[in-house]
Amino acid sequence: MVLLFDVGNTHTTIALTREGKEFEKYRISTSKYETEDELYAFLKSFFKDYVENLPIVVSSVVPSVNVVFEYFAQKYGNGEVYFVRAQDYDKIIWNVHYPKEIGADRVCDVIAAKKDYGNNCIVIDYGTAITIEVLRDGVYEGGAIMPGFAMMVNALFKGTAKLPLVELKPYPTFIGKDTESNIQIGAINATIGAVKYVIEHIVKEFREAPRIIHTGGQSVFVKNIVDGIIDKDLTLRGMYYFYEEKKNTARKPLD
Ligand SMILES: Nc1ncnc2c1ncn2[C@@H]1O[C@H](COP(=O)(O)OP(=O)(O)O)[C@@H](O)[C@H]1O
Ligand SMILES: CC(C)(COP(=O)(O)O)[C@@H](O)C(=O)NCCC(=O)O
Ligand SMILES: [K+]
Repeated sequence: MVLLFDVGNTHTTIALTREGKEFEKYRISTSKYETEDELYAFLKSFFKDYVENLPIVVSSVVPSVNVVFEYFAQKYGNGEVYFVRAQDYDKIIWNVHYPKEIGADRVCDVIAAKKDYGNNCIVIDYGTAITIEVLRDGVYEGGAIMPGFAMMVNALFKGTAKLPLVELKPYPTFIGKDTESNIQIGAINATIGAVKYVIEHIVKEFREAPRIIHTGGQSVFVKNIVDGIIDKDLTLRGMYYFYEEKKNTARKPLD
């Protein structure tokens, strides 16, 4: 059994898995824990199974909480903590200027896409930010980062006197008749359009048609709107594959 912690800027997904196929998972706000004991309290309230003395894998794009997992591994784990980093995964060529810069969530998405969908994929992950990954002939070529749907709505709310925060959902038509629908069209429909635009241009760089995979907390927004498949557990599987590659090479926490 392995404990996975997918730490995003909005949510941390905690998952227990045996072989990286099935995941018992829970989602908490990343802002809700600052110590290993607080984190452990969440796990004890969620999992019925024994979650102590396990190796832990962390995909974190929030450096300030990384130390919590070091302490967690020491106090509640088996002492093994694996932080996902591109530079530690040499089964993929990271053909970008600075592989160390790539967000761990993006690394996980690429690892899982290659293993589960092949060498030619475009992965879009809809979270706080929307990330786009390009895997061509088995090589990671880079991608794009866009504001997420909530960030777009928040920007209008924070940047204006009168615009409200609206419910995050695409609007069924494209001519809004009230402020809420105007914002949903401009912040959500238009962001989906931007994703489609970037994908169109990336596809032209491929010789053969790439697989298109959508993942992340808000991937449901593009269902039946953008070509491709929705795979909600892609990041978690990427974390597990990273662990399979690196297990038994963990350094002791706080070394
Ligand atoms: N069970 C859920 N509870 C709350 N929000 C959810 C849930 N499932 C998906 N979401 C959506 O996922 C978003 C967070 O997506 P996520 O990919 O976890 O972001 P990040 O990785 O940037 O933290 C939330 O803002 C919400 O819109
Ligand atoms: C782009 C991201 C903020 C997305 O994170 P998330 O939306 O999951 O919170 C994250 O992948 C990140 O911090 N990346 C580092 C910069 C880069 O990947 O080039
Ligand atoms: K993400």
